[in-house]
Amino acid sequence: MKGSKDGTSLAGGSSSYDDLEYGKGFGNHVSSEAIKGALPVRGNNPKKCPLGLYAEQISGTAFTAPRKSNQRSWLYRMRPSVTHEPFHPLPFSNSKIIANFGDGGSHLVTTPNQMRWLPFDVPHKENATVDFVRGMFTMCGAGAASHKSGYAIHVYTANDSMRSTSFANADGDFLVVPQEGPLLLRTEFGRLKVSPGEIFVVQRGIRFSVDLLGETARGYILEIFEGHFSLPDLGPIGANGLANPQDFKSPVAWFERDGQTRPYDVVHKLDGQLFSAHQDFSPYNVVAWHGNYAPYKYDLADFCPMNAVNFDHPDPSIFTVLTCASQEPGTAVADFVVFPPRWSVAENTFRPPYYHRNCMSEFMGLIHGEYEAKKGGFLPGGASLHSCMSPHGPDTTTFEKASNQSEEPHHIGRDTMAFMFETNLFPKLTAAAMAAPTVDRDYYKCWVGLRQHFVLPDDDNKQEQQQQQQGRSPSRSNGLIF
Ligand SMILES: O=C(O)Cc1cc(O)ccc1O
Ligand SMILES: [Fe+2]
Repeated sequence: MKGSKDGTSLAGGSSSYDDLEYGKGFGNHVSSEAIKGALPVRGNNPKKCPLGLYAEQISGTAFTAPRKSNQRSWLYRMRPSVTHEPFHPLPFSNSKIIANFGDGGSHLVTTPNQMRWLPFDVPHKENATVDFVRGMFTMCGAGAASHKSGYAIHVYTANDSMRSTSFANADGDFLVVPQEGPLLLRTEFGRLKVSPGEIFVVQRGIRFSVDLLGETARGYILEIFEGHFSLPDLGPIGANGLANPQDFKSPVAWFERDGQTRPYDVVHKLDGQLFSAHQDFSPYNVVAWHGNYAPYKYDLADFCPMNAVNFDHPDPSIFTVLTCASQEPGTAVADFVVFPPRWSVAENTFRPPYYHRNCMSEFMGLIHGEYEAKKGGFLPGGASLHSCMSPHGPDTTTFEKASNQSEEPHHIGRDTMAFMFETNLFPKLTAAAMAAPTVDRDYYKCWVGLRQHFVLPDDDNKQEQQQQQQGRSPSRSNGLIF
């Protein structure tokens, strides 16, 4: 695979970065050179690397992980990552970003109430300058990064590029869902342009900078403290469909032309704390790399949905894009599920999502358009959380409309993209989430209008009236009157 040494080092200007090259495929072993001949001809760490480069390995799994799950890459760079001044803690980190949900600290809350947030505000630049890292706050999560178990869900709002700040997360992998504002990602592996409607994954330890290609940016992050994302099994669906492997794109090798003299602050997240170290050169100094541990992006428009073509509403697992598997077969630490534009054709079927209580917990967000089960209130840039076993489903308007709908096929909307982070582990909400000014305290009202349509059959009606006249109240069991 080719690489690029185009030296443009900051986002902005006239470039839309639409011409960036990508490698295609999911989980491949890739070789990429920004300068031909930069990769060693044999082996990973020759006595002297080509072009005077340093060899450096980044491991995404234990050295001894089974071959089918082993992930690592070799980077050939101008100077190794170890050349930096000591790390010092960044003060703003403690309260907003959380990576330990285990010990009940940090004012964490579990609630059976259905939660909803209106869109999160992006601060005005005049009030506060926030980049991707400074504008990130944790909504909820479970487990602990230090135990390598569980996950965290964050929201980011930004009005500034990271410029000469680089970020690496030692705690877990980030799956980022931009909702507003196209982004240019500079990473050690090369660059990715990611617009709302696309998602990207940056794995543990990989250094990257997020630059804004618009004025502001907002989005959602699913961080997994254990394992990595994989494509779900397809079972009887066969070899194709849902997210196809060929549609995932990873960067090609690229380095910053002015990188040798460009100072950087490297922000490092470890156990939820942010540390910063200064260095007098760019971390984007990788001339070539090879391996299977590299960031990637995916356009949700490439998702090929499967659905019912005769009757009934299948479970939303049919829309799983990526999964982080747990030890229990078929049960995810976290799934990333989308609700893409599609035809709804099932006959004699209540077509929107059914009413349900799920043993898994469901955090949802909306990228654009409207969501099938909630036409108002659940808005782009907002969120909802239905913790395990908390009842939820379509609002009153949706129910009344869909249960009287014609049998004709209808398109649920060309402009819609909702998503769900579904998890087996109880989400504990942070103070930032509970105290957010955008909490929708009236959310429960969207269901209170659901009327009882059931009427007692005639005989039972008479019996009940008689009993009422005699001053006795009927005892009920399973809807029957005795
Ligand atoms: O709650 C939700 O809106 C998500 C969801 C969608 C669906 O089609 C079926 C079940 C489900 O949890
Ligand atoms: Fe649900």
